[in-house]
Amino acid sequence: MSATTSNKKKSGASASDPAASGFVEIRRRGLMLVLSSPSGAGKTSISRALLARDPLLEMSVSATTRPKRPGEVPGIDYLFVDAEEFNLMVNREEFLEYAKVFGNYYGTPRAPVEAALGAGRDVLFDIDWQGTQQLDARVPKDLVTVFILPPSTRELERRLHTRAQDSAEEVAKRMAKAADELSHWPEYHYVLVNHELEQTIQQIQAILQAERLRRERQVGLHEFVKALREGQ
Ligand SMILES: Nc1nc2c(ncn2[C@@H]2O[C@H](COP(=O)(O)OP(=O)(O)O)[C@@H](O)[C@H]2O)c(=O)[nH]1
Ligand SMILES: Nc1ncnc2c1ncn2[C@@H]1O[C@H](COP(=O)(O)OP(=O)(O)O)[C@@H](O)[C@H]1O
Repeated sequence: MSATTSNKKKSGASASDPAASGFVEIRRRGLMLVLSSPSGAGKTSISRALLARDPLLEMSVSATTRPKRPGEVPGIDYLFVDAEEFNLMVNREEFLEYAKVFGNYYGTPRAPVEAALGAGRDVLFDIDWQGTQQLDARVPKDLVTVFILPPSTRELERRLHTRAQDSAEEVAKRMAKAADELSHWPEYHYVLVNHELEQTIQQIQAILQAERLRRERQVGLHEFVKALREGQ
């Protein structure tokens, strides 16, 4: 957990070592920031920028049975596994959630998420509505969900084509699913239209900044205020 602020419990304590000197610290539990959208709306681009700008944020790397795209790095973009390995991971209950999307399986490994949250780091998820529903049922308090809309259907299709990493057939499959995906927007805390990438990134940074300050995420607040009220 990361300390955000502290006050002094005993007089004469050193400011350089709050824990040893009896400072009351406010720590923060990490949060889970979920981005969902129809394929091609911009989740990957947004995620990369957020991670590059925010040292407290780390990516949840999903396991998938989907074939690797050109340029994707195993272990960074996805853990690429076959169906047999994926099933083993399901049976060993290694996933926080998993779902079938576009004919392939995708799942969120549990262990790295739990380690990050406990250490006060935030975790970013690029997962679909099915995964978001599962997380909402299991860990609602830690969850902040953002749905990204494309400016138009035509622009969505243009982005899928300009990404140029899927076959025409794959692009058609993703466009056919877009209307379905879009219907889930009311299930999310925040909804943004990704017109201009930089503006969208800044909007999500603002969400993150505010959500980090939520009272429920600040551990030790009660003791901190008690110390203040006692004049410390
Ligand atoms: N439920 C769930 N969905 C995931 C996971 N990882 C990725 N997805 C979703 O699977 C869909 C397809 O992802 P991908 O194959 O990378 O294609 P892209 O969205 O077109 O770049 C997207 O909607 C992702 O958000 C996961 O671990 N769980
Ligand atoms: N705001 C934007 N304006 C124009 N192009 C964008 C914008 N956001 C993303 N893109 C482009 O659209 C394509 C799809 O984006 P990507 O991040 O891969 O989407 P997703 O992960 O949601 O499938 C990429 O070529 C990306 O560079």
